[in-house]
Amino acid sequence: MNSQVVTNPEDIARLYRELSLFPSLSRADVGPVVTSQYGGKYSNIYTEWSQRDLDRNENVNFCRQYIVFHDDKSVVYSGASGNCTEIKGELQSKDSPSGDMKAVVRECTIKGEDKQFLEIWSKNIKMKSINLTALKKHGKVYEDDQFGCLVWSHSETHLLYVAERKRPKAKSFFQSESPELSSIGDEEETVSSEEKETVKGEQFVFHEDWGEGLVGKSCPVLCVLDIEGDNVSVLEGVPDNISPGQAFWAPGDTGVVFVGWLHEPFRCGLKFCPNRSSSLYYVDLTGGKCEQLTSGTSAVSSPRLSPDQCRIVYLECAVFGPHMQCSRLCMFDWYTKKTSVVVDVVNRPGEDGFTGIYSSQLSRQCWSADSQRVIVSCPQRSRKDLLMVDTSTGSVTSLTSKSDVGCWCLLNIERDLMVVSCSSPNCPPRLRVGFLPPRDSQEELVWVTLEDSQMLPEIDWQILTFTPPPEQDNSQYPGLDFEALLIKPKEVKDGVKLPLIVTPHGGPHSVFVADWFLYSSVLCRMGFAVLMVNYRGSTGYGQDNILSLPGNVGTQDVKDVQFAVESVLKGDEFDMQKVAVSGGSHGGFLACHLIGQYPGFYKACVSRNPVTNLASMIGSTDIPDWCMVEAGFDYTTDCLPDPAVWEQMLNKSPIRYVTQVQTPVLLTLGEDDKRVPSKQGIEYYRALQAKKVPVRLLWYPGNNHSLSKVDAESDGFMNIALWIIQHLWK
Ligand SMILES: CC(=O)N[C@@H](C)C(=O)N[C@@H](C)C(=O)O
Repeated sequence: MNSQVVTNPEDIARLYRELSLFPSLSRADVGPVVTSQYGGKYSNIYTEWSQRDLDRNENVNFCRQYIVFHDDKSVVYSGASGNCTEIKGELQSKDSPSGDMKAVVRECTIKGEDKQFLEIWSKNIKMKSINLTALKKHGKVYEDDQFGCLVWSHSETHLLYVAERKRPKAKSFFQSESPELSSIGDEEETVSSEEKETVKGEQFVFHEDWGEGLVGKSCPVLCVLDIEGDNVSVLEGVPDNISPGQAFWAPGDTGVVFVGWLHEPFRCGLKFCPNRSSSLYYVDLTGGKCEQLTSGTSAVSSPRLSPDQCRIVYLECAVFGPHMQCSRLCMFDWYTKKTSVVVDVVNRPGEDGFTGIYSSQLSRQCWSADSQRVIVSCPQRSRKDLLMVDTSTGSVTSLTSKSDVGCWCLLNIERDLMVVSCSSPNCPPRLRVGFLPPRDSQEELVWVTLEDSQMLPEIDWQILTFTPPPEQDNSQYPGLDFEALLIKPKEVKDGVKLPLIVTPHGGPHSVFVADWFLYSSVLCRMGFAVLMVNYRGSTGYGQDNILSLPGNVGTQDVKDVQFAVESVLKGDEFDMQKVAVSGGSHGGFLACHLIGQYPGFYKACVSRNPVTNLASMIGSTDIPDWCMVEAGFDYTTDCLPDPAVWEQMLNKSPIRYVTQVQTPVLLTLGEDDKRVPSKQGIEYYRALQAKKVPVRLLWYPGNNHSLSKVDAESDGFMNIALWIIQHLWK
C-alpha cells in the first residue's frame, strides 16, 4: 500500500488522545479596573474552558484567571494569575458589576436528591446559600444559552434568572389520602399548602418542550431574588402565550427586558432555529404591566443594552423559512421607543466584501464603552471574523479579515477591552486580549496573547472557491459561487497520492469556518486530506446563497459537493480510488445522496444522524417546518399531510437512491435525537441490509443530535477512521 496513512488502531487512538487534549474557550469575564497606589491600573480576566476527559468519559469544565495591566487603551503587561481550577456543579455564575460579589447557581445531590442553591459569595465568604428547591417557587433553573440568564441588577441588590414554571404535584385518583399534620392544635389536621395544590389525574399529561437540546424545558418563568430580603419571586405579567428568556434589567432597574417566543399553537425545536416568532418585551416591576417593544411579525434574539443604558441592539430575521438566515442588526431606543435597522440583510455581498450578519447569539457584552459601536463575530464566507458596527452610520468594519487566523470569536468586551478566542484548522483555540481603538481613530488594534497554543506544523489548510458550471447555475439565484476548506498533511512522500475524505456540513444553512476541528485534525495527522464543503445554501455568503437551496435539496447541494470533489481530483495530489464521504444530519443526507447518485465513486460512507427520508421525518422531528421548507414548500402550523407533498419529499430524499448504492455505509445514531429521529437512520440501514450492501450501525444511548458526549465522539471517531481504512484499502 503506497501510502503514508496511519492504520494501526493503537496509533490512531494515540493521535486522537493527543489532539483531544486541546481545550476550547467557553467564556471570559473582565473584572473592574483596579488602580494601585502607584497609579497603575489592572483588571482580572476570568475564563472558562472545556476539555474532553477520555478516562472520565466526560467534558471537564475549568477556569483560569489572568491579570492585565493597562492604561485604559493599551495592554502594558499581562499574565496568568494561578493555575486552572475544575468547576463542578456550577450551573451558572456571575460577578456583580462592581466585582464585590459573585452569584452561583449550584446543583448538588444531598441524600440522593438533586437540589439547586443560589449562592452569594463576597471576598472569602459564602454570604448566602438559598435552597431554591426547598423554596418550591419554581422548577429547575435554566442554564442554557437559549433562555437562560443570571443577571445582577445595576443596584446589585437583586438577581434575575430563568427557571421552569412550578407544576402542581400530581397524584392518582386512587392514591390513599395522607394529610400532613400541622403544629396548630393537636386534634386539628391541616393539609400543607402543597397538598392543597395537588391535582389528580395530571400525572401523565404531556408537556411539550422546546425540542433538541432543550428537552424538559417547556414553560420558562422569570425569577428575581431579592438578596437582602432572601426571597424569590416569579415575575407576573408575562403573556400566557409566550416563553420568556434572555432577560436583563431595564435602565434604572425599573423592570426587566426579555425575549418572548410564541409557543402557540405548539412549540417547534428552537435550538439552531432563530426563525421562531418572537419579540422583545418589557415588564415593569412596579405595576407588573408588560409591554411589547417590537412588532411580533419577526424573530428576534440577543438583546444587548448599551453601557449608557439608552439603547438595545438585537438580531432579527424572518419567521419560518430557512432556519439560519442573514440577520438584521436592529436597535431599540429606550427613550423614544423607536426601533431602527442598523445593518440590513445582505442579499449579495458588495464591493466591500461584507456578506451580512450570520449569528443567532451576540456575545453577552458587545458594546463599546462609548455606546456607539457593537462588535459582532460571525461567519464571512469560510472565515469567522470580528466586525465592528457603527450604530450611528451602520458602517461595518472587519477587525480581523487581514489576519492569517481563520476563526475569531468575541468572548467579551468591557470598557473597550476585548477578550477573544482565535483558532485555525492547524491551531487550537488561543486566548487574546486587545483594546478597541477609539472611534474614527487610525490606531492599529494590538492583540496580546494571554494563553497560546501550539500551531500544528504538519497540517496545511486553504480555502478553495468554486463556480458551478453553467448547467448547474440556479436560474432564480444566478451567479453564486461556493467554497470548501481543504485540510491536508504538509509533508507528502514522493509518489504518494493522498486519500480524500469529503465532509459536507449539516444544516443545511450553516457553514464550515476555518476553525480548529478535532476530527479533521486527527484524520489529517493520520495522512488523509479532508475537503469540508460549503455548498450553495451555506450561511456567510449572502441571503441569496441561502435562499437558492430550499426546494433544491438532493440536487443542487449534491451537485455542488460532487463538483468540488471532481475539481480537486483533477490535480494529481489525490488518489481518486481512495475517496470517502462523511457527514452528519443534512451532511449525512448528502453523504447518502452522493453514494446513491454516484454509485461506486465513493469507496466508504459515514452517515451520522442522517436525514434519509423527509416524508417520514416530518411526523417525528421537532422541526417539521424544516422538512417542508427544504423540500420547497411553505409551512403553516395547520398544514396537514398531503400525498403530493410527501411524493416530492420522497423524491428529494436519499432513500430514493438506495437501490443504486454499492458503497459500504457506517451509520452512527444518537438514541435521544429529537432533531433527526434515529428511525431515519434505521430506515436506511434496513434498506441497505435488504440490498446486501455492507452496513454497520453504531447506537449511542444518552446521546442526542450532536453526538458530542465523550463516549460517542471518541468511539465514533475510531469506528469512522477504521471503517474508512477498511474499505479504502480492501
Ligand atoms: C443550521 C441548522 O443546524 N439547522 C437546523 C434546523 C438543524 O438542526 N438542521 C439539521 C437537519 C442538521 O443539523 O442538518
